[in-house]
Amino acid sequence: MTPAARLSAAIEVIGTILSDRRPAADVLKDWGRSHRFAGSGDRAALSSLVYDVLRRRASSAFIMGEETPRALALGMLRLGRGLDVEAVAALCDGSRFAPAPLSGAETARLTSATLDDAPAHVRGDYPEWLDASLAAVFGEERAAEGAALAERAPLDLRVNSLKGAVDKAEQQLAHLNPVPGQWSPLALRIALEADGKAPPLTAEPAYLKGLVEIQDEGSQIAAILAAPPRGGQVLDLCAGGGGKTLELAALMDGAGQLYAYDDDLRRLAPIHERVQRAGAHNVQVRSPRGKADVLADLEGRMDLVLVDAPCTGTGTWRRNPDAKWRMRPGALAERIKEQAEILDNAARFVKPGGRLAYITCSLLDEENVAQVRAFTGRHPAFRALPPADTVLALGERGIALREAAIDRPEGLLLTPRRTRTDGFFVAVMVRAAAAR
Ligand SMILES: C[S@@+](CC[C@H](N)C(=O)[O-])C[C@H]1O[C@@H](n2cnc3c(N)ncnc32)[C@H](O)[C@@H]1O
Repeated sequence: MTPAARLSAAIEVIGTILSDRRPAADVLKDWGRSHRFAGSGDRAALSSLVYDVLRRRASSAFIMGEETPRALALGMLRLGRGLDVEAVAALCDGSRFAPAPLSGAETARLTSATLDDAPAHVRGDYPEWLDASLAAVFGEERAAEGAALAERAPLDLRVNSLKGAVDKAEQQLAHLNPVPGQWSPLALRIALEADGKAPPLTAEPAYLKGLVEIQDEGSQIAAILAAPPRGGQVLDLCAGGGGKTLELAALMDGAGQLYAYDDDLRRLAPIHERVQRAGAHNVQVRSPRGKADVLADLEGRMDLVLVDAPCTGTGTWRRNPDAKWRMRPGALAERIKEQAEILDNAARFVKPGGRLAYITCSLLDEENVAQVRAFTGRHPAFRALPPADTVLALGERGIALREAAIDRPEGLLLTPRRTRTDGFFVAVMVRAAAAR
């Protein structure tokens, strides 16, 4: 397919996403099935165009003065890909399979429209209903934070220290030009190709042998700040597919006992194979079994309980731009309720003097600071550790991290704009030691 034909296809796919209100991934999959002639390069380029349009949906509509699929695509080429009006016109030449030529109005807008007078939610490309929540966290910087969330995310790897050192992984992946992470001593970052495509990392021997995992640097930092004690007893209560479980196991040097649980059996399923691949021998997976309390024997025994809570995922919009427009106020309310329930459940496993780490990939105070305050209000035996203490788990880098991030008494907030990671909130609470 020519670049112009790919653009036409992107306009068509965006049209279906908007009219049918369907997830972008599903619509792209359907398009692939009904256009068998398209090769993998075409499909990758198409999906990159579509996701880039979704990243900048509000700002593209603003500069083009309308929200048609075509306007969104043209606006994105200008704002997201930096094409000038001549370059856009060259793609829209009206030839077979190409979009129709630019109208006079489109040419004028692509030439001179700006975002100068746009409201924050447009400059920041996020849903208007979230403006008050984001203003509460970022104030006047909310548009800039939103704009950073509209960029593409790099590919971050975590080196599995159970299998080898960072320099070994760097050597094995030298052809991908990995760069050490800014904060996590375990991180390697790989830049995406110009069209947003990531290299096929999961086919690399280093990945197949468990030397590296795909994990955003913010997620890596969250587990490091939780500081799992080597030789200790740790419960990963919302383990999902095990991203943080594997890191905790490595941070514990394979010593002590790490229990991994998730109340969704299907989400937990990949963990078994991943634990094998990573060589994490101290992990014991506890699968839910109906109404049975499969964690009852862990009550009051854990040095650390990690709650990587279900959340709105507002901090990961770079990776899932479709999600920001699909999110609804009802979903936020539901997540807030779940988080409080999970925290209350987590408390029972923490031994006196033990710690409870609460992590979200959300930017919203409602899910972060307010949850910690409400929890410590309900459970006076717990108090939040100041981030000045928790960042020490990262040594010198921790001090710089705290300066870059948003530092609140309840926890630390990382954002793409501030720390060049996904958005993550990390709070560590300690349970008072038992009275003598
Ligand atoms: C953010 S995801 C976890 C991601 C995972 N820790 C990782 O690093 O790959 C949140 C998880 O919480 C789980 N969850 C939701 N409600 C739960 C509950 N009441 N108890 C335990 N897990 C729950 C979800 O199934 C989901 O897998």
